[in-house]
Amino acid sequence: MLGARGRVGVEVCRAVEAAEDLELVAEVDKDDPIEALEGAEVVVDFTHPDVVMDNLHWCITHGVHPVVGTTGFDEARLAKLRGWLADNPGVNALIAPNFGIAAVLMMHFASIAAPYFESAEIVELHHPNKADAPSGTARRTAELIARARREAALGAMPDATSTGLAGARGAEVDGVHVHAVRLSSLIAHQEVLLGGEGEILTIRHDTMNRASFTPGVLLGVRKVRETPGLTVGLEHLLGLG
Ligand SMILES: NC(=O)C1=CN([C@@H]2O[C@H](COP(=O)(O)OP(=O)(O)OC[C@H]3O[C@@H](n4cnc5c(N)ncnc54)[C@H](OP(=O)(O)O)[C@@H]3O)[C@@H](O)[C@H]2O)C=CC1
Ligand SMILES: O=C(O)C1=N[C@H](C(=O)O)C[C@H](O)C1
Repeated sequence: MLGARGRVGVEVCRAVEAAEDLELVAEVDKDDPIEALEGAEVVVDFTHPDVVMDNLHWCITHGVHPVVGTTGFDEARLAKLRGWLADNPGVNALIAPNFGIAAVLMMHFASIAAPYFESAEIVELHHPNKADAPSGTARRTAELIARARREAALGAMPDATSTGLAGARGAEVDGVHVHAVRLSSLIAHQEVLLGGEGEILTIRHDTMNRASFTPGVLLGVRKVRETPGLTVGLEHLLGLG
């Protein structure tokens, strides 16, 4: 486990130790030697967007399959990762912006609904210690909504805004506006708002504790060795991809 003393890392270590078919080889956190992971078949990474690429390079060049929850992946990073995997055949990688099963379903439902509404916006709400904004989940949801809209040949969303304060309309991801709230007491939450003719559909997901990520992580750990190449999104292991 990389990021073993982090908020999610401690939960993953607990879940692996409780699983009869898995063995926790090493718990590595900041400033611990990564070589402690040698001999592991799979490495789970919940660290920080600034360090995850170095971690992945170590894993892939040492023949270890990474299962990654850390956020911060864009197309450039994914392309680099695909190159490393091509140079190291037999090593696979799973990257999931969200390991919560309900969160994966929320994203899936949003992409199914998107073609039926002229407007779509995302509000993500997280604890104030979160490293990145917007969240990986929000970015991924926006990409899925944008893809569904393109496939349905929908045009731009209605928005007549021409003046105002910078940032008031949030960040744009693939043409979808994303608003990030950081508030004490929150964990991880998201609302997808879909607006049509006299109707609004809201799809909401709430993370109530960080143990909620562990069933998805363990599924990834069990499946990554037999899932060739790079897989982005837990939905592919749930038959939804
Ligand atoms: N995909 C998913 O389902 C989820 C993804 N996440 C993502 O996972 C990441 C971690 O989240 P969270 O657990 O809340 O963060 P935390 O900051 O609580 O945990 C990260 C841990 O990694 C440690 N760390 C930093 N650098 C290294 C390194 N080079 N090697 C090993 N360990 C290191 C940190 O140490 P230190 O504190 O000393 O810097 C810390 O203990 C974030 O990107 C977050 O967005 C979170 C929840 C679910
Ligand atoms: O940092 C977090 O806490 C979370 N990060 C992931 C993200 O950025 O989407 C998943 C979840 O939202 C919790």
